Amino acid sequence: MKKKLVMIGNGMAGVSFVEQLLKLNPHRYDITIIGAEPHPNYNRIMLSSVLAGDANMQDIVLNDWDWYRNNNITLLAGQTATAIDTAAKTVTTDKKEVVSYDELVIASGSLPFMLPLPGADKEGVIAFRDIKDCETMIETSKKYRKAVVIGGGLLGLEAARGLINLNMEVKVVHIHGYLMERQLDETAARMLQSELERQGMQFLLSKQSDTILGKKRVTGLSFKDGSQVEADLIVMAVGIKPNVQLAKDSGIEVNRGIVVDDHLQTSVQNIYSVGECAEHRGIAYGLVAPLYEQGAILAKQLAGVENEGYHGSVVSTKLKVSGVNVFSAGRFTDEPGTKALRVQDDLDGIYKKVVFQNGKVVGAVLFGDTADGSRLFSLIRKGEDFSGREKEVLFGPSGGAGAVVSSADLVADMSGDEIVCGCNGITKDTIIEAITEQSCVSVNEIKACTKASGSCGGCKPLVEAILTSTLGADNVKTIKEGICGCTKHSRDEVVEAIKKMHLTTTKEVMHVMEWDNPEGCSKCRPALNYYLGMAWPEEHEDELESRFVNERNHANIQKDGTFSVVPRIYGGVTTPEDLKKIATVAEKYNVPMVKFTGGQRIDLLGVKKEDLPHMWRELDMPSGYAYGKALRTVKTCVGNTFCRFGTQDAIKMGIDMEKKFERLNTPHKVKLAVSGCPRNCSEATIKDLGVVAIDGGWEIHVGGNGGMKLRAAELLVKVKTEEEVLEWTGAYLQFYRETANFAERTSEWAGRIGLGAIKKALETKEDREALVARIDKTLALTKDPWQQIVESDDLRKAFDALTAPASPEAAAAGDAAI
Ligand SMILES: Cc1cc2nc3c(=O)[nH]c(=O)nc-3n(C[C@H](O)[C@H](O)[C@H](O)COP(=O)(O)OP(=O)(O)OC[C@H]3O[C@@H](n4cnc5c(N)ncnc54)[C@H](O)[C@@H]3O)c2cc1C
Ligand SMILES: NC(=O)c1ccc[n+]([C@@H]2O[C@H](COP(=O)([O-])OP(=O)(O)OC[C@H]3O[C@@H](n4cnc5c(N)ncnc54)[C@H](O)[C@@H]3O)[C@@H](O)[C@H]2O)c1
Ligand code: SF4
Ligand code: FES
Repeated sequence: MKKKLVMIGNGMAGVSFVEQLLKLNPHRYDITIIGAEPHPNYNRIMLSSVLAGDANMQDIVLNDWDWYRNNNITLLAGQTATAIDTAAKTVTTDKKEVVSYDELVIASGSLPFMLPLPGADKEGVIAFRDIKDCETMIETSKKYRKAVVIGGGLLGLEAARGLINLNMEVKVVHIHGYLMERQLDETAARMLQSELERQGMQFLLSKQSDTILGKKRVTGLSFKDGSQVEADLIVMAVGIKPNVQLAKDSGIEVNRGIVVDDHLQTSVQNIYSVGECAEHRGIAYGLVAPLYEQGAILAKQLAGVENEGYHGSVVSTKLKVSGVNVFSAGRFTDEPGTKALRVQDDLDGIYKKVVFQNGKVVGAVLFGDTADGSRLFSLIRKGEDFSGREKEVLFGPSGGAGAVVSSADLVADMSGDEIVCGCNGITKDTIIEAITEQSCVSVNEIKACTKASGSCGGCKPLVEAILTSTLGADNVKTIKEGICGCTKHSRDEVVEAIKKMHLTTTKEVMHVMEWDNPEGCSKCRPALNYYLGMAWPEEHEDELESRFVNERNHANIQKDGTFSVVPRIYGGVTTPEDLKKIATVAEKYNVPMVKFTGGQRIDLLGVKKEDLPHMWRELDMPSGYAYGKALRTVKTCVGNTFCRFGTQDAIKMGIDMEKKFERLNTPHKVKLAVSGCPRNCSEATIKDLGVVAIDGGWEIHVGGNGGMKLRAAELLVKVKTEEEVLEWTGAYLQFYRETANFAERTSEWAGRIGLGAIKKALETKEDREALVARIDKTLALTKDPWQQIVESDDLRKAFDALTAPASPEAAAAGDAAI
């Protein structure tokens, strides 16, 4: 005779526990699940995506009706458990069913906290917790315009974003002075607020709601300070409270949640609790990852498998609002005894804060760039001691190598049963199984098989790393993501179509590939223009109108609407003649500033657009392409020509490289450097490609970046001769041109595909020569843009006709309008 297992609650935590139990011991119990909602188990997290229009109700079903049938589970859907008789070991439902149990699990989740405001019972006042709430919002948006969301936490902001997508005007009322104070510090919260305001959200901060106005249906909300706002819909998202009433009425010990021990056992024998309703060591969690961890332990417990018990969880969160990257984990506030490392970049809207206690990472907040989220979370969980080298956590060893632990290292360190995708409770083993047994070769396929990465998306880098480590980089299909909102086609599909169908214009690509937006946008048009030029250097005519404003003008627009002129100075070596020319032109055209750049050349700043062609004619020097996604500079040290430490001629090497690769269009800007000895005075190891002389040869380092996302280059190869340096450089640059996404720096690309893949692609001389042949073909066709404009009346007229944007803002708006 099988034992009877009854579970109250058919939600995410409970059903995940049952799934684990069935894996461990499928025949041990007759299982009955009582679920108040009339649905099979669904992904509550994804309700935000449904509301935002990114998923539909079918997409979010986790276990369909068949799953219950196939596993012989009796599901009492649409029934609420109303009483537990702990002596008779029975549960009674509102439909008067009485179910007896040997083991009972209470997984009743939480209830949304509804502010007890006068008028809170009016029509149009709802929470955001289940399918019904979601449907109500969608229906309301068809008739009404004005929505007010009370609560500027995770749920409130995701609700607000969804309502904006439903064309509602949304005001978020928040009691605190800044948003998401439970997850963010003030700096990150302010950055988040401006981004969300840009998306159309309005905020009323430090506001205490007082009364909900209206007769039968809500018409507004008034505040304690006397002000009020209009509202056709009010969504309360002010937190949750564990759903404990039934347990309490049945004599089970309840505090904030149902009190459980390390084996998820309540105060009553044979009754367990899991999920948001449970309180373990004083904590009732409100995110799924810890609930899945609880479920895994409870499954072992009830399957009779020895287990270590549940010891609590560290949590991390990610806001699911498209276009916003926010991550928070652990103890992120400044408390006595903690020290924080902060990086803030207002230009790119990036903020990173890592909190340490006794040298260990205990919390983190990231805004704008959340790529380090998984790594930081892992460091918090592992508790590794960084005493004295805390900065390595953000800047890497030697202060420049990027994050200390790569995603690859991280997954290599994970045990098979460790959860990789917190939102869906998917372990590393399950992902490996999907790859090896279900032949998944892309993150999207893994998502379809396992749901990993399908909710908040935060685990994508880890899933990708598991995929790469299991299959090898060459066998991984890159993630299929539309290159922009105008199309569902991924970068790879677009490039393949361009090559296979011999497409040569952006219009043709958009037409043949059925772009949703036939005009394209500022994201896809420059990308297509680049891919076309890369694939068909001879046939494709560069489409100036698809280029960014600086590239259209062949000059960088400055803060005040003027431009800059940067002639090429090969390897940073100039001559008195060139200097005289530059001085003469600078004087003649009243150039307000003449400045040396970080790339060892001279920048003439503050130039009027109409002077540009005259200045370039009189300079008679090649363009330095300081404005383009192209080869920028080759920085050199003096090498053995003058330096007593130098082992090789760094200057000649640098000049030869710059002369060979100048004018080359690349997915993003490319900077090179050459150092004459390992002292590396030209900082070659933070360049897209850096060459460092060693005794009897050269080292070639690749994928470095000295800018915002600091990354040390990795050693690609050691070679003996200058010819070999040029061959490897050409092959590497062409491989980057052919495989990177448009606007992806080599550092991001190399980090994404891995050094191993690059080495492999360049391994044989035959492969390198083929790549070099292709880059040479492209290089042979390049022409200096200023020389052309100066020499051709038509081009000169076309340049004159380009209206100069009045300011960088206007320039950006111009780019948006491409
Ligand atoms: C819109 C939204 C977005 C979210 N996004 C995220 C996110 O991105 N990341 C994250 O980690 N978490 C997120 N959460 C929180 C997450 O959904 C919850 O932590 C999780 O669903 C809790 O699981 P649970 O099984 O404990 O409770 P629930 O999923 O609430 O399941 C409990 C079930 O029990 C039923 N029940 C209750 N009492 C009874 C009874 N007496 N008889 C029968 N049935 C009963 C309820 O109807 C419910 O179906 C989000 C929540 C919402 C609402
Ligand atoms: N992306 C995610 O991880 C995600 C998304 C949605 C929901 N959730 C989870 O769902 C649960 C519910 O989310 P939540 O955002 O409601 O909870 P929360 O407790 O995280 O945030 C509630 C917010 O409401 C504010 N608030 C409280 N009283 C208020 C009042 N009277 N007026 C205005 N603001 C008030 C609080 O200051 C707080 O910031 C949480 O457990 C949350 O973690 C997670
Ligand atoms: S890198 Fe070496 S060769 Fe070049 S300047 Fe520095 S010390 Fe001299
Ligand atoms: S952790 Fe959110 S989707 Fe995987």
